[in-house]
Amino acid sequence: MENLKDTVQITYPVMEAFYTIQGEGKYQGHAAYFIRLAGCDVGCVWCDVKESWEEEGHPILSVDEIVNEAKKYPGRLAVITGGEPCMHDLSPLTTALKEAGFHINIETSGAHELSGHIDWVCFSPKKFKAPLDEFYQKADELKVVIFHKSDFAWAEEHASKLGDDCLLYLQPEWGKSAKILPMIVDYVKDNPKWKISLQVHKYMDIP
Ligand SMILES: C[S@@+](CC[C@H](N)C(=O)[O-])C[C@H]1O[C@@H](n2cnc3c(N)ncnc32)[C@H](O)[C@@H]1O
Ligand SMILES: Nc1nc2[nH]cc(C(=O)O)c2c(=O)[nH]1
Ligand code: SF4
Ligand SMILES: [Mg+2]
Repeated sequence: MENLKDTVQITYPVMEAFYTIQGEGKYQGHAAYFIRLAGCDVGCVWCDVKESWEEEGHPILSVDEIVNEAKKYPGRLAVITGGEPCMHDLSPLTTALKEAGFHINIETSGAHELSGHIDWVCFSPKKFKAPLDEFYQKADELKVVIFHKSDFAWAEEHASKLGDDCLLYLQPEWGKSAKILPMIVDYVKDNPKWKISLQVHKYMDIP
Protein backbone atom coordinates (compact mmCIF):
# COMPACT_ATOMS: atom_id res chain seq x y z
CA MET A 1 0.00 0.00 0.00
CA GLU A 2 2.87 2.31 0.81
CA ASN A 3 4.07 1.80 -2.77
CA LEU A 4 0.82 2.95 -4.36
CA LYS A 5 0.70 5.95 -2.06
CA ASP A 6 4.22 6.96 -3.16
CA THR A 7 3.42 6.37 -6.82
CA VAL A 8 0.40 8.67 -6.95
CA GLN A 9 2.51 11.54 -5.58
CA ILE A 10 5.07 11.38 -8.41
CA THR A 11 4.78 14.40 -10.71
CA TYR A 12 4.99 15.20 -14.42
CA PRO A 13 5.12 18.47 -16.36
CA VAL A 14 1.73 18.52 -18.13
CA MET A 15 1.42 21.09 -20.90
CA GLU A 16 -2.27 20.30 -21.32
CA ALA A 17 -4.78 17.51 -20.84
CA PHE A 18 -8.09 17.36 -22.65
CA TYR A 19 -10.94 15.05 -23.57
CA THR A 20 -11.46 14.97 -27.32
CA ILE A 21 -11.67 12.67 -30.35
CA GLN A 22 -8.47 10.90 -31.44
CA GLY A 23 -7.83 12.44 -34.85
CA GLU A 24 -5.08 10.17 -36.16
CA GLY A 25 -4.22 6.55 -36.88
CA LYS A 26 -6.09 3.36 -35.98
CA TYR A 27 -8.04 4.96 -33.11
CA GLN A 28 -9.20 7.92 -35.21
CA GLY A 29 -12.78 8.77 -34.22
CA HIS A 30 -12.56 7.36 -30.69
CA ALA A 31 -13.21 9.53 -27.66
CA ALA A 32 -9.96 9.84 -25.73
CA TYR A 33 -8.39 11.71 -22.85
CA PHE A 34 -5.10 13.26 -24.04
CA ILE A 35 -2.26 13.88 -21.61
CA ARG A 36 0.42 16.07 -23.22
CA LEU A 37 3.67 15.82 -21.26
CA ALA A 38 6.15 18.66 -21.74
CA GLY A 39 9.72 18.18 -22.93
CA CYS A 40 11.09 17.17 -26.34
CA ASP A 41 14.66 17.09 -27.69
CA VAL A 42 13.84 15.88 -31.22
CA GLY A 43 13.29 19.28 -32.83
CA CYS A 44 11.14 18.58 -35.91
CA VAL A 45 11.09 21.73 -38.06
CA TRP A 46 7.37 21.27 -38.81
CA CYS A 47 6.29 20.22 -35.29
CA ASP A 48 2.71 21.39 -34.65
CA VAL A 49 3.21 21.75 -30.89
CA LYS A 50 6.53 23.51 -30.38
CA GLU A 51 5.25 25.00 -27.10
CA SER A 52 5.75 21.50 -25.68
CA TRP A 53 9.52 21.39 -26.23
CA GLU A 54 10.59 23.13 -23.01
CA GLU A 55 9.93 21.10 -19.91
CA GLU A 56 9.94 24.23 -17.76
CA GLY A 57 6.99 26.60 -17.55
CA HIS A 58 4.22 24.00 -17.54
CA PRO A 59 2.04 22.89 -14.63
CA ILE A 60 3.62 20.14 -12.51
CA LEU A 61 0.87 17.66 -11.68
CA SER A 62 0.89 14.54 -9.54
CA VAL A 63 -0.25 11.18 -10.86
CA ASP A 64 -3.23 11.50 -8.57
CA GLU A 65 -4.21 14.88 -10.01
CA ILE A 66 -3.79 13.71 -13.62
CA VAL A 67 -5.80 10.51 -13.16
CA ASN A 68 -8.56 12.12 -11.08
CA GLU A 69 -9.10 14.68 -13.84
CA ALA A 70 -9.12 11.95 -16.52
CA LYS A 71 -11.70 9.92 -14.57
CA LYS A 72 -14.22 12.78 -14.74
CA TYR A 73 -15.00 11.86 -18.37
CA PRO A 74 -16.82 8.72 -19.47
CA GLY A 75 -14.19 7.53 -21.98
CA ARG A 76 -11.60 5.00 -20.85
CA LEU A 77 -9.07 5.50 -23.62
CA ALA A 78 -6.05 7.60 -22.58
CA VAL A 79 -3.51 8.92 -25.09
CA ILE A 80 -0.13 9.92 -23.67
CA THR A 81 1.60 12.36 -26.00
CA GLY A 82 3.81 15.40 -25.85
CA GLY A 83 6.39 16.66 -26.35
CA GLU A 84 8.20 13.36 -26.38
CA PRO A 85 6.48 11.32 -23.65
CA CYS A 86 9.21 8.66 -23.57
CA MET A 87 11.57 11.22 -22.01
CA HIS A 88 9.66 10.50 -18.77
CA ASP A 89 9.41 7.35 -16.65
CA LEU A 90 5.84 6.40 -17.48
CA SER A 91 5.55 3.56 -14.94
CA PRO A 92 3.86 5.55 -12.15
CA LEU A 93 1.40 7.29 -14.48
CA THR A 94 0.48 4.20 -16.49
CA THR A 95 0.13 2.03 -13.37
CA ALA A 96 -2.42 4.48 -11.97
CA LEU A 97 -4.25 4.84 -15.30
CA LYS A 98 -4.50 1.05 -15.62
CA GLU A 99 -5.83 0.83 -12.07
CA ALA A 100 -8.52 3.35 -13.07
CA GLY A 101 -9.49 1.12 -16.01
CA PHE A 102 -7.91 2.98 -18.92
CA HIS A 103 -6.69 1.53 -22.21
CA ILE A 104 -3.43 3.41 -22.76
CA ASN A 105 -2.12 4.54 -26.13
CA ILE A 106 1.11 6.45 -26.67
CA GLU A 107 2.29 8.77 -29.43
CA THR A 108 6.08 8.65 -29.68
CA SER A 109 8.97 9.37 -32.01
CA GLY A 110 10.81 6.40 -30.50
CA ALA A 111 13.88 8.49 -29.71
CA HIS A 112 13.81 7.48 -26.02
CA GLU A 113 13.23 4.19 -24.23
CA LEU A 114 9.63 3.16 -23.63
CA SER A 115 8.58 2.62 -20.00
CA GLY A 116 5.40 1.67 -18.16
CA HIS A 117 2.32 -0.24 -19.24
CA ILE A 118 1.28 0.82 -22.74
CA ASP A 119 -1.48 -1.01 -24.65
CA TRP A 120 -0.95 0.59 -28.08
CA VAL A 121 2.21 2.17 -29.45
CA CYS A 122 1.98 4.72 -32.26
CA PHE A 123 5.55 4.99 -33.53
CA SER A 124 6.27 8.11 -35.60
CA PRO A 125 10.03 8.16 -36.32
CA LYS A 126 11.75 11.41 -37.17
CA LYS A 127 14.77 12.34 -39.30
CA PHE A 128 15.79 14.84 -36.65
CA LYS A 129 16.68 12.20 -34.01
CA ALA A 130 16.96 8.51 -34.86
CA PRO A 131 14.60 6.09 -33.12
CA LEU A 132 15.76 3.25 -30.88
CA ASP A 133 15.69 -0.27 -32.36
CA GLU A 134 13.26 -1.52 -29.69
CA PHE A 135 10.40 0.37 -31.39
CA TYR A 136 10.42 -1.82 -34.48
CA GLN A 137 9.23 -4.67 -32.21
CA LYS A 138 7.00 -2.60 -29.96
CA ALA A 139 5.12 -0.54 -32.58
CA ASP A 140 1.45 -1.35 -33.16
CA GLU A 141 1.20 1.35 -35.81
CA LEU A 142 3.86 3.18 -37.80
CA LYS A 143 2.77 6.72 -38.67
CA VAL A 144 5.17 8.56 -40.96
CA VAL A 145 4.64 12.27 -41.56
CA ILE A 146 5.20 13.07 -45.24
CA PHE A 147 6.75 16.50 -45.77
CA HIS A 148 8.61 15.88 -49.04
CA LYS A 149 8.35 13.26 -51.79
CA SER A 150 11.63 11.69 -50.63
CA ASP A 151 9.85 10.75 -47.39
CA PHE A 152 8.05 7.84 -49.09
CA ALA A 153 11.33 5.93 -49.51
CA TRP A 154 12.26 6.84 -45.94
CA ALA A 155 8.89 5.47 -44.74
CA GLU A 156 9.56 2.17 -46.57
CA GLU A 157 12.93 1.84 -44.81
CA HIS A 158 11.18 1.91 -41.45
CA ALA A 159 8.37 -0.38 -42.61
CA SER A 160 10.90 -3.02 -43.70
CA LYS A 161 12.17 -3.34 -40.11
CA LEU A 162 8.76 -3.86 -38.47
CA GLY A 163 6.89 -6.96 -37.37
CA ASP A 164 4.17 -8.24 -39.74
CA ASP A 165 1.21 -7.10 -37.66
CA CYS A 166 2.15 -3.43 -37.49
CA LEU A 167 -0.30 -1.09 -39.24
CA LEU A 168 1.21 1.38 -41.71
CA TYR A 169 0.05 5.00 -42.00
CA LEU A 170 1.20 7.97 -44.04
CA GLN A 171 0.14 11.33 -42.63
CA PRO A 172 0.53 14.58 -44.59
CA GLU A 173 2.46 17.34 -42.87
CA TRP A 174 -0.38 19.72 -42.07
CA GLY A 175 1.14 22.87 -43.55
CA LYS A 176 1.94 21.12 -46.83
CA SER A 177 -1.24 19.10 -47.08
CA ALA A 178 -2.50 20.75 -50.30
CA LYS A 179 0.64 19.68 -52.17
CA ILE A 180 1.41 16.43 -50.36
CA LEU A 181 -2.02 14.81 -50.01
CA PRO A 182 -2.48 14.09 -53.75
CA MET A 183 0.95 12.42 -53.73
CA ILE A 184 -0.04 10.29 -50.75
CA VAL A 185 -3.31 9.31 -52.46
CA ASP A 186 -1.39 8.07 -55.52
CA TYR A 187 1.21 6.34 -53.37
CA VAL A 188 -1.37 4.42 -51.32
CA LYS A 189 -3.24 3.37 -54.48
CA ASP A 190 0.03 1.92 -55.79
CA ASN A 191 1.16 0.55 -52.40
CA PRO A 192 -2.00 -0.64 -50.66
CA LYS A 193 -0.27 -1.96 -47.54
CA TRP A 194 -0.26 1.71 -46.45
CA LYS A 195 -3.29 3.70 -45.25
CA ILE A 196 -3.80 7.43 -45.02
CA SER A 197 -3.98 9.08 -41.61
CA LEU A 198 -5.42 12.58 -41.68
CA GLN A 199 -5.41 14.83 -38.65
CA VAL A 200 -9.20 14.95 -38.66
CA HIS A 201 -9.37 17.01 -35.45
CA LYS A 202 -7.84 19.91 -37.41
CA TYR A 203 -10.55 19.66 -40.10
CA MET A 204 -13.17 19.52 -37.32
CA ASP A 205 -11.48 22.42 -35.49
CA ILE A 206 -11.42 20.60 -32.15
CA PRO A 207 -8.37 20.08 -29.84
C1 LIG B 1 3.14 16.38 -31.63
S1 LIG B 1 3.64 14.70 -31.76
C2 LIG B 1 3.94 14.25 -30.05
C3 LIG B 1 4.38 12.83 -29.85
C4 LIG B 1 5.81 12.49 -30.28
N1 LIG B 1 6.73 13.50 -29.97
C5 LIG B 1 5.85 12.19 -31.76
O1 LIG B 1 6.35 13.02 -32.52
O2 LIG B 1 5.36 11.11 -32.15
C6 LIG B 1 2.09 13.84 -32.11
C7 LIG B 1 1.91 13.37 -33.55
O3 LIG B 1 1.78 14.50 -34.39
C8 LIG B 1 2.54 14.31 -35.56
N2 LIG B 1 2.83 15.64 -36.09
C9 LIG B 1 3.53 16.63 -35.50
N3 LIG B 1 3.56 17.74 -36.26
C10 LIG B 1 2.85 17.45 -37.37
C11 LIG B 1 2.51 18.19 -38.55
N4 LIG B 1 2.93 19.46 -38.74
N5 LIG B 1 1.75 17.58 -39.49
C12 LIG B 1 1.34 16.31 -39.33
N6 LIG B 1 1.62 15.56 -38.24
C13 LIG B 1 2.37 16.11 -37.27
C14 LIG B 1 3.75 13.54 -35.04
O4 LIG B 1 4.46 12.86 -36.06
C15 LIG B 1 3.10 12.57 -34.09
O5 LIG B 1 2.64 11.44 -34.78
N1 LIG C 1 -7.63 15.22 -31.50
C1 LIG C 1 -6.33 15.00 -31.47
N2 LIG C 1 -5.84 13.83 -31.92
C2 LIG C 1 -4.49 13.65 -31.83
N3 LIG C 1 -3.79 12.54 -32.17
C3 LIG C 1 -2.48 12.74 -31.85
C4 LIG C 1 -2.33 14.00 -31.31
C5 LIG C 1 -1.08 14.48 -30.70
O1 LIG C 1 -0.82 15.68 -30.68
O2 LIG C 1 -0.34 13.62 -30.21
C6 LIG C 1 -3.61 14.60 -31.31
C7 LIG C 1 -4.14 15.86 -30.90
O3 LIG C 1 -3.45 16.81 -30.50
N4 LIG C 1 -5.51 15.99 -30.98
S1 SF4 D 1 9.20 14.52 -31.81
FE1 SF4 D 1 7.04 15.05 -31.71
S2 SF4 D 1 6.87 16.73 -30.17
FE2 SF4 D 1 9.04 16.46 -30.66
S3 SF4 D 1 9.42 17.99 -32.22
FE3 SF4 D 1 8.91 16.10 -33.32
S4 SF4 D 1 6.68 16.14 -33.64
FE4 SF4 D 1 7.18 17.73 -32.11
MG1 LIG E 1 -1.48 17.03 -32.19
